Amino acid sequence: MSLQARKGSAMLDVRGLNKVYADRHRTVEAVGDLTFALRQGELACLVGPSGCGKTTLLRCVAGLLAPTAGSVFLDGRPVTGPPPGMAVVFQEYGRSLFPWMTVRDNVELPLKHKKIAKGRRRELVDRALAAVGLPDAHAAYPWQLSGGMQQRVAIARAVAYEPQVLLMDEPFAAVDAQTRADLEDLIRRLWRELDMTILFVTHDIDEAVYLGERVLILSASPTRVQDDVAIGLPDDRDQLTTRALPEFTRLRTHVYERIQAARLAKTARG
Ligand SMILES: Nc1ncnc2c1ncn2[C@@H]1O[C@H](COP(=O)(O)OP(=O)(O)OP(=O)(O)O)[C@@H](O)[C@H]1O
Repeated sequence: MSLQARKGSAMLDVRGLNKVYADRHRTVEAVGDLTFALRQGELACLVGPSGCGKTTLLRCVAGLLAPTAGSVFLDGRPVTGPPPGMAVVFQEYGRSLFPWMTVRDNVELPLKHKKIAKGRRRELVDRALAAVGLPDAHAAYPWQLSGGMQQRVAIARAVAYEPQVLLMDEPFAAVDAQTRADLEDLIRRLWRELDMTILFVTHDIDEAVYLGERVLILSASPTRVQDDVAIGLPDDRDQLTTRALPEFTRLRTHVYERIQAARLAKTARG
């Protein structure tokens, strides 16, 4: 199917997802009933109150955790385990890179699992490291790099894999504000250049509005989609001018109010 024809169809389709954690001592319904779809090439952010089930949802979407009910489809195919078309970037870059491997080996490892030929692997790794602004870091070890640089390596590893869908679970929560702003711009640039579909989970309302074309607001646990807000900001975003726009302020206020409403509803329910 041509890219144009696929633009309208769902790349990621989450239907009636439900996840209950149960053991002998307690039962927690983390994800209530979740349905949403992302078109090919869309960048959507997911925000919700603390503990509402964002990580659980992302792990189900990534095929790392089996849902109790419902289904996830990647490009029309059901997800029953980690699919080759998905890559995930986690918050804890320190634990996601192998310290005994160089940057190049870390980025290359998933490509070996994908059985990509050596020459092509080298090309993909070089291109990904250049894209994240680390063209000369291939021989370094992760522990020789700053936190922000390590997260760039984790992003390079995901991007080199050429995923159809990139899932990101609060990837910038552990870096300083300036690095975070740089990494946000990096994600928007890579998204536009590489035409990926991205689902980006964050606590940070400003970050969700700045990054997304859409912000999905989750209710408190057991979570469901409470709101789906279209972000009509200009495509060319800039940390200073975009965040100073009246429309940016309006959107962040709206998202904030909806999250507060979700939290209060939870408190009222007890
Ligand atoms: N392995 C598990 N076993 C039992 N309960 C769990 C497990 N993982 C998460 N939970 C529960 O599921 C609910 C949702 O947790 P989850 O980590 O998915 O939320 P979150 O929105 O990502 O949290 P945060 O905002 O703090 O990052 C919580 O009540 C949590 O205690």
